[in-house]
Amino acid sequence: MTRTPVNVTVTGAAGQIGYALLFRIASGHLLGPDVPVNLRLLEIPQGLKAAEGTAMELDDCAFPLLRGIEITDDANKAFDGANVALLVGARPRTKGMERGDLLSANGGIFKPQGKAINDNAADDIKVLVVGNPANTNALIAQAAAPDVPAERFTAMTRLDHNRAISQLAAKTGAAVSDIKKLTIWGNHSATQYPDIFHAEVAGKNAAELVNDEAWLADTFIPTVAKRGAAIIEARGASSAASAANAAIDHVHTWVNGTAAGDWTSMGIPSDGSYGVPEGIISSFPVTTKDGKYEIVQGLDINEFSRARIDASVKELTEERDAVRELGLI
Ligand SMILES: NC(=O)C1=CN([C@@H]2O[C@H](COP(=O)(O)OP(=O)(O)OC[C@H]3O[C@@H](n4cnc5c(N)ncnc54)[C@H](O)[C@@H]3O)[C@@H](O)[C@H]2O)C=CC1
Ligand SMILES: O=C([O-])CC(=O)C(=O)O
Repeated sequence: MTRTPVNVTVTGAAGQIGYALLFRIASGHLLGPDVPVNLRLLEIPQGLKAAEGTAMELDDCAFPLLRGIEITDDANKAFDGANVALLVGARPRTKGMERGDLLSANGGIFKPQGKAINDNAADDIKVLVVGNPANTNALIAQAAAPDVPAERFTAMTRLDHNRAISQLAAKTGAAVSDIKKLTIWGNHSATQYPDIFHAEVAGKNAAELVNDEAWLADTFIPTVAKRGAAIIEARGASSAASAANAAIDHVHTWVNGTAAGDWTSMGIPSDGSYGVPEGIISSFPVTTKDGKYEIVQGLDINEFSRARIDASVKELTEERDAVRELGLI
């Protein structure tokens, strides 16, 4: 039986993450090896020509699962019938720009895109916001889409999750596949909290195995939280292939489920769990099944973790208040 193609919309398609992302979507890594896709690429007018070049390359790969590519600068067209939307295009922070300016510039992108999703997307739309500040951009888009269930708007902290797994594997000499139940809490920013207190390394509790709170506080957490800046410093450009890989992982896990005995991290609208104010888009430990996610409940949060979760959540509530004042939500 031939399956109906899934419509996947990617914004900022001509950017560096877009270039690393589109080929993997088209080859089946986003949704699965038997799921055909239609790609819809949204760009600003100046980005259309480069997006067309990428589309030519996609054609040249002759991907069996790729059923069509449409390129547009019209958000209503780009999200028409979209089942999955990857919101990558954003306004980067430039020199001298205050946080308020950045939030306001991104409001000009994510508010209309949220409305276009509201008015045009398929009923089962799932949205992942990658463009920074990802959590608050997701909140802006969600607020502009009142007819879409709020939980369909998510923000990417999977890159942080993957970075933390890699650092913990290196520290313990374990294989990355031996690391389970790691959690990123809070914002995709330097305040995020990568939590290993419930993580397992080959079945053993990670925090007990490491048994080194100084390493945790002074090396592990800052290395993970500031990894984006370290990549920019080393590469002269921000993370692109690893960000695209994390976007693939995020959606793949959301659609296809977490493995038994493991969970992942996603930025999702808080339901008030773990004292995180309802409504803000914060990263939590989640399990996924049948295209839905659930926050892992009942974890014991020690003082070390509590202070760090609270600090990141405070930043998120401040961002929410700032975009509220700007009339963006
Ligand atoms: N959540 C996360 O873990 C990560 C987030 N990021 C963020 O992802 C975003 C994209 O990164 P790159 O691809 O490296 O940037 P880039 O600058 O290479 O590409 C961005 C693209 O978005 C397009 N764009 C701008 N406004 C648009 C709009 N209104 N509609 C459609 N397209 C639009 C631009 O023309 C450009 O082609 C940035 O905000 C970056 O900070 C990057 C790495 C990790
Ligand atoms: O800071 C950036 O633009 C890139 C980013 O989010 C990351 O690498 O985590």
